[in-house]
Amino acid sequence: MEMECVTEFPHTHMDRRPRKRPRFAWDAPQLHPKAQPGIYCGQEVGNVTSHGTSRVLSDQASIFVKGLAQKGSPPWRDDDKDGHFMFALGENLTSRYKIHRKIGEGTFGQVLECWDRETKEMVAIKVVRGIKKYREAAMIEVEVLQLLGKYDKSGSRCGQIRNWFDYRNHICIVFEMLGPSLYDFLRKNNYRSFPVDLVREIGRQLLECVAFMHDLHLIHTDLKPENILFVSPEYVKVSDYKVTTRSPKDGICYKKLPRSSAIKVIDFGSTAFECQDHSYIVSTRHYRAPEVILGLGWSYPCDMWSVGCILVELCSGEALFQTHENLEHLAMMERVLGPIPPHMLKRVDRHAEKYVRKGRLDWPEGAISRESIKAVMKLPRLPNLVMQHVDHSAGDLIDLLQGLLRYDPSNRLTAQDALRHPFFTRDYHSRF
Ligand SMILES: Nc1ncnc2c1ncn2[C@@H]1O[C@H](COP(=O)(O)OP(=O)(O)OP(=O)(O)O)[C@@H](O)[C@H]1O
Repeated sequence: MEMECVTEFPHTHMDRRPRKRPRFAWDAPQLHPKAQPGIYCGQEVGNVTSHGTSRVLSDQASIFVKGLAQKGSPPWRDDDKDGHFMFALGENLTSRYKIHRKIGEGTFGQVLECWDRETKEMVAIKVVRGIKKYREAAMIEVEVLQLLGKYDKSGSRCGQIRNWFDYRNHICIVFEMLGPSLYDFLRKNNYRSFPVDLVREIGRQLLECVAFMHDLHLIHTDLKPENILFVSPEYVKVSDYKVTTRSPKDGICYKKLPRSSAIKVIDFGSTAFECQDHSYIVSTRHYRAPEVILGLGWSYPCDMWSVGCILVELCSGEALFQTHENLEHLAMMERVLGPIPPHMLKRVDRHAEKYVRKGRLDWPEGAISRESIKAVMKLPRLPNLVMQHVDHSAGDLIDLLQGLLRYDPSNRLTAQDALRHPFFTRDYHSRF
């Protein structure tokens, strides 16, 4: 097998993919976090209260300004219209952290790669939007991260918090620097699937993280390939004989594989405590469980559904349920997994009543267009989908996925059950 080693995975740069959907979790009232915004956690935060001359910059958040890498704080700038922090590459965030580049953007704010002058290492700093509801959510994330850090002593499962502070009305959370997300990797690889042995290693670590969180009575609620990061950016290029397109240079086509399968889960901004009210909508659309859509209330099993969707996506290269609409989403589930149990359809809440007629899903009658019906029709049944992409261990994988994607949350596999499944315990001589 031809192989070329590369040390840096090209980072995503503000990838604005259409499939990303805002979550609705923050539209519903949240419990008050124990930690309060506005408390500095003891580190030097530099110029926190300085209100220098207001300088309105262009819409672009990152503008390169030469000669700003001095020790002081940058000039005061207004936030952009969405409450995002405005900065210039090369300048300081606080006097401790120097901004290198922007590596991500999400609902909550921006993630900046920064040089930590104190520890002499790169860190990822999430600079949260300066808006009350995001500040409050960020404080819940800090609380969850601290709890996870307390029990995950080896720091092997969840992205580790290093520090946090409140700077110019922005909660800043400092994380260890990790590599690209699973989604970044798939995208840069032209959505080519991962080998099943790699899917197994990722699945195992993901389930260990979920089991660990569930043991602590925490529900992540937003598991998706964007929130699972490879620890290292290193990858290897291997020749890929499956694809038909060839590299014009040498006639051989390559696909990238991570050098190490080690992953960590990030983004605990939507994590719910078991005791909270679980009726509001959670999860990013494609990974949302049926009980959430049907308004039946949700708990730990909603994470397991997301894990099922993620594993299918890693095997096939593409999101399983590519939809933005509830009825179409439910119809896609029925196409791939069979009919939704009548006892679940009977209990739907008043928002979901319109998707049910005479005790069954109102499909295809309720479809909004012929295209929508076609999109549902072209989906294969789960076993066929897996067999199209997986060359060995397909039987075990199908069985595992059928357990993770059970409609009734009370029958769905738990994280501990899943870890004991033959897909993980059988000796497959994995090369990852
Ligand atoms: N520790 C890290 N190391 C490297 N990159 C990171 C790290 N944390 C976050 N990122 C990058 O920043 C992106 C956004 O981070 P995160 O998901 O925490 O933000 P968010 O605002 O909560 O996003 P969302 O809209 O999904 O809730 C990630 O998808 C990832 O690409």
